[in-house]
Amino acid sequence: MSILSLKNINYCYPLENEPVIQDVSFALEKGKVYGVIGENESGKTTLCNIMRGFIPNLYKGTLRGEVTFKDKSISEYNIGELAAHIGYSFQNPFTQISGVKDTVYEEIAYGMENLGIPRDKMTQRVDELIVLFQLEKLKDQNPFELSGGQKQLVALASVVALDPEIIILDEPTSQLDPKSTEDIFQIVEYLKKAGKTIFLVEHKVDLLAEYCDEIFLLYDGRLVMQGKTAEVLSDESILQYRVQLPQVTLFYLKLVGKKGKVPLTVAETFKALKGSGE
Ligand SMILES: Nc1ncnc2c1ncn2[C@@H]1O[C@H](COP(=O)(O)OP(=O)(O)OP(=O)(O)O)[C@@H](O)[C@H]1O
Repeated sequence: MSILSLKNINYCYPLENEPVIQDVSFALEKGKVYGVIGENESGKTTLCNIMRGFIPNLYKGTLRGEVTFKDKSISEYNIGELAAHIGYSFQNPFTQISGVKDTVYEEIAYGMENLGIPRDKMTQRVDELIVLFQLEKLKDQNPFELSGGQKQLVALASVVALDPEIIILDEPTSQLDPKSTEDIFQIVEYLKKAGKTIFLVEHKVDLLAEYCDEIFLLYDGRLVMQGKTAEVLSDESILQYRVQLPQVTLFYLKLVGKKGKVPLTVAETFKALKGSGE
């Protein structure tokens, strides 16, 4: 069942003549993880802003088409109300830190406070998130004194705290080291198991290959490819859109060619090569 859908979306920023999103349509199903790839400036962040209702509420310009959340146009929800349904972790975590809370612990609780969630429920939830995001050592620190990567984790924890049905993550690992990046993907897996729908903008295709159900490929504001992860990320034709295939997939295609099911992960490659006798 579709939880959020976009139909024939076109968008032009104010005072610009060229649309940056062109005729994009798709439907997200509950409980699935969608990986979104595309070269710089292909329109990924703009698309996130449209899905969250920031366009046209905060950014003006010309938006055509229809965004529907649970069978109702998102224009019928107010922007604050949508925050409880559609979480959005921004590409730059600095802009997400509230600036009014002195500790990481309070920062994570802040959104819940605004929604009027009872104190005991709020404390229990923050405690859980501190453990899930491994923020135990940072919980009493000022959010502004954290590194970029730590801010990114806190910003994401604050979004998850509101328990939204859809979570949009715009390059959530851009400032994280490899171990913390893996941790974020584990959290994505955990959120998927909890029934959340995840829209994950990310350049690291090796990890998308392991964790996503479907991949969307944007190029010049158009959705040029959309499908099951195994189909999109094994298709060499995506290289023309300036994105990569997983490293192991490239290796396999060079060694064996497009025979049988093309592997996307280390485990799949190992199995495929053992089977082929290479
Ligand atoms: N506020 C704005 N006003 C005018 N044009 C904008 C604005 N924000 C983005 N753009 C333009 O819209 C296009 C898409 O940008 P967007 O940030 O959505 O792409 P992206 O795929 O998220 O890029 P990146 O990977 O670099 O973050 C770009 O050409 C960009 O210059």
